[in-house]
Amino acid sequence: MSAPGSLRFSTQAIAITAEQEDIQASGERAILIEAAAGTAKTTSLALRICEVLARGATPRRMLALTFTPTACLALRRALQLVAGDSLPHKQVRVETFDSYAASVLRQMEAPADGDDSFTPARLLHSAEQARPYVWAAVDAVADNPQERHAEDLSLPSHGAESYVGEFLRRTQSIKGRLLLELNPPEQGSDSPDYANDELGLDYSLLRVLRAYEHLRLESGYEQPNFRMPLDATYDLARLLRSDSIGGPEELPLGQFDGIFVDEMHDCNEAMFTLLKALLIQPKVYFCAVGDRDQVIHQHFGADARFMSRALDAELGRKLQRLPLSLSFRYGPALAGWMAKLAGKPIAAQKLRQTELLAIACEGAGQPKTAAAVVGALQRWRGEQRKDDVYSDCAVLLRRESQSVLLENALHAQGIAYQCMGFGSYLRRPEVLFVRTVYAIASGRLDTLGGADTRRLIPDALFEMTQTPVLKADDPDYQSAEAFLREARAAAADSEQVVAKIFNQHILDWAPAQVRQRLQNALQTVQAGGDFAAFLAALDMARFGRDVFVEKERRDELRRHMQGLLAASLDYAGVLDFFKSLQAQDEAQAQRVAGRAEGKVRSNKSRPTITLASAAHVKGLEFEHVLLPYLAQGVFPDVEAEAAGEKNLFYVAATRARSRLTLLVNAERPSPFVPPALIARLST
Ligand SMILES: Nc1ncnc2c1ncn2[C@@H]1O[C@H](COP(=O)(O)OP(=O)(O)OP(=O)(O)O)[C@@H](O)[C@H]1O
Repeated sequence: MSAPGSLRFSTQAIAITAEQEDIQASGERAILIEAAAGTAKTTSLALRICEVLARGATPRRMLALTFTPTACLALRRALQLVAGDSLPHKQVRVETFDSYAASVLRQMEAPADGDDSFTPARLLHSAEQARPYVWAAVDAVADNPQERHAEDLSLPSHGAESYVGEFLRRTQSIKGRLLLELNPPEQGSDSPDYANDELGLDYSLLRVLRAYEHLRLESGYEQPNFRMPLDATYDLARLLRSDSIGGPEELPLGQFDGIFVDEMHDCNEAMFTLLKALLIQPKVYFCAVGDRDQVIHQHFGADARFMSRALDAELGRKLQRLPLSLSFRYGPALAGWMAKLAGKPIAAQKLRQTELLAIACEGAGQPKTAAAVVGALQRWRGEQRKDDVYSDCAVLLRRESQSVLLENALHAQGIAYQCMGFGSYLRRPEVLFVRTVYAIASGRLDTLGGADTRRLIPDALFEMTQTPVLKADDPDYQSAEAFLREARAAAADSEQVVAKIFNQHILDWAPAQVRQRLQNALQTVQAGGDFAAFLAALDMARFGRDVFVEKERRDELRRHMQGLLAASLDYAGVLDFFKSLQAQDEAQAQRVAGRAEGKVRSNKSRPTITLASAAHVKGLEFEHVLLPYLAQGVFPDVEAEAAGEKNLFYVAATRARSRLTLLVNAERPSPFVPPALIARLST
């Protein structure tokens, strides 16, 4: 491009700064911007994309890559903000690395004309779906007569509780780092020494991983049996590293004139391998932005090395490094605190102010955190004096399960909320399951929820009870999916269908010990037992162990049950609570129907608060951010790696524009909260 001062693209939306102009107009082909949160990295990347477009680039030959769908959303919003309808920016491909990799692999996997035997890779979305493959891999290792180090193997006994979750978690990082591909042993020479010394891995884990990958890729990279999220990135990176291809040109990677990366700090070795292949043509424009203090995906192998000086050598390009010095999002007080936390200079626009409030919770005479959150939101609403204020508020959580009591409190006050990055606990399968069984046991089908909730119930019933969806020889349905599709639609239409599925299908075909517990629970209610007795008869902890493979997920189930019990105390009983949820469903359905018929003037939905895990809002911002449960041991989480926790807190706090409210456990405050704020704690 040409020298600064000769911009082809200009925006009316913001007055761009000299630093932004330098980025937009730079004559260099490869640029890297490392700057703090809120300093306009994404906006400046959007300006650069628009400048390249304004100079005549074909939008479809521009590819912008990120790690998460939220980061894609943030970049799309920034493009829309700066360009509006003045450029065809919607045709620019904005994708996650994984969806881009999947699209390349799909082209390679497409069947030859007339090949009827082709079955596309099964896409797995949860650890539960991967469970049979993991155990098959363990069996394959145990039964391998050619194993040369059998005495060094320590394999889990079949069904061992935490094995599958732990295996999948650890292998994500091995794959993200391409650990096996970067340190390949001689063919067939896996050994305990190689595993320990070269890879830093346990030998048994290495052997099971090899067996699992063999199951996944039996017929070669081109025809995998199944893929988990991020496996597409891994498979494509592995292919690019292998000797089986002469070079990246042999793969259908696409022809691009511009490659742009937002949140470069999330890059891992597998993503970097793709990036390098895309940048093989020296003429391709490249611009990447990131902030190494926002690395929160270490468990996928994210590596700040890809932001460092070493990147030039690794890419074989001289990168121009350009600064962005001031936060546009938050003011000097928050910038000062974040600078101390991150240990680097962070400055902010002087005119911008972000109010820092700290509220004491959970101690004697202090409110519970959930009540304090509701109070802080209501106060904000009172101060703003306009209707739509809640849509710009976000409550950011260290972990999703913290939503339970907050959801109860918001629901009780009639404050609408939306969950981002996770589903409301009230729609999780275990909650829908107990709600359904309790409604049936009590003869109160009217508490099952509106059509949208009832549509989810058949899947929840089958998943939780591990009941086969089809009898092997059922002539009416071609597949379990076809049956479920029909069941969902019928359940949405009528609550009687839900009862029928439960009585005629689940109670008949569930595994014997599940049927027994269901019968116990039904009898408990018929004998006058309350909701707590009903849950005890069901033995929900056992459902957790049988259904979910990750410890975290089982703990979550326990908290969800506690949440239901707590909510039931605020109402005359849990059925009243369920009934109130039903009323909310119906009100929402009416609003949607009213909008469809044009009866509601605004096309905005009812303003809702965003409830999100902090990790899911990276790249976004809100006028008012609330951070609850700031307690020692909770945030930072004692079991998590310290640097990742600090980065996560930095990400969460820097989402705020006008106000950041901290809900602090006054007796055990989080060490992230500075002493000056603790001294000013209010109730
Ligand atoms: N020149 C400008 N004038 C005013 N506001 C601006 C300008 N440039 C960007 N902004 C605004 O600053 C805010 C932060 O920008 P942006 O989201 O691009 O920051 P970021 O560095 O990508 O943040 P993060 O690291 O948190 O993802 C946004 O509201 C954006 O619209």
